[in-house]
Amino acid sequence: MSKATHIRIDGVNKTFVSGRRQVVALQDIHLHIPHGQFTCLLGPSGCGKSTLLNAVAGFSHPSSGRITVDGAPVTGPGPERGMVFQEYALFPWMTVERNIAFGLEIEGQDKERIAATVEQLLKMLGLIEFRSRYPKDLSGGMRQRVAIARVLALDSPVMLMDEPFGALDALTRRNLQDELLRIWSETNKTILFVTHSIEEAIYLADRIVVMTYRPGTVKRDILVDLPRPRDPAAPAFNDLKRELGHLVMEEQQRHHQAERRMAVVD
Ligand SMILES: Nc1ncnc2c1ncn2[C@@H]1O[C@H](COP(=O)(O)OP(=O)(O)OP(=O)(O)O)[C@@H](O)[C@H]1O
Repeated sequence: MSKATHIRIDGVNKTFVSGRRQVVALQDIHLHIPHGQFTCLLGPSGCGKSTLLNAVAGFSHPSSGRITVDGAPVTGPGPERGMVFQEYALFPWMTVERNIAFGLEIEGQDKERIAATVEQLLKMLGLIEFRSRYPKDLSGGMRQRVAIARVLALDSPVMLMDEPFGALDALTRRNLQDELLRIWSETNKTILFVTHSIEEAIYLADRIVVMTYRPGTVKRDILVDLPRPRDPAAPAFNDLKRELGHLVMEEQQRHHQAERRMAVVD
């Protein structure tokens, strides 16, 4: 069982400089994500969702501000934070089970313990029959299951997920969303999940943080108290979908306006 882990993001700013252009990707972000919360970062392309997630992961550093996990400042990647990307970051030369075991082997765990963990994860994610296959012989959905299993193998109390289901068809996506919710309820992990799908955010999250387009700020921070399993056809689901639709659309329009301005400048 993972230990209780919370994330604090205090006054985080991030500016990218490329040539003469400066892009303020994040501006004055404050978020406290308590232990076990499933939080979605929602917003159109370019509003800084990945930048914020990468900063929490420790892959890139904020220009200013502070991020802590359980009070410890994030200075780089760490084992208490597992990351799942949209593109299945698997080793193509390893079978499914070797891919899942890899991180544990690096940690130097003993063989029996690794085998037991891998077995449990193969079962949990419906991968038993695929254990000896290579990633190229799997569907997108199966590859993403393996990517999730790899992160779960390390038992990080925090899971950071960057549009993990973005490349999947609707049915596979719903299937994996359900599996993720099951795993989350069984493991009590703290999840920070990036998506630009409003429906996905409402289906999954305890809390939805809507971000603005450039500079990326917190536009709205909404607690979702709909009972689970959530029904996308329910009136309350649709009310929230409409509300979020307006918020995201405003930012989408700002994105389009900015693109048109840039086209004129260029
Ligand atoms: N390395 C970089 N150098 C310069 N600008 C960057 C860099 N990374 C991101 N940006 C800019 O920062 C802004 C935020 O980008 P980010 O990728 O975080 O947005 P996002 O909301 O995750 O979008 P998407 O859904 O398309 O991934 C964008 O305007 C992007 O062009």
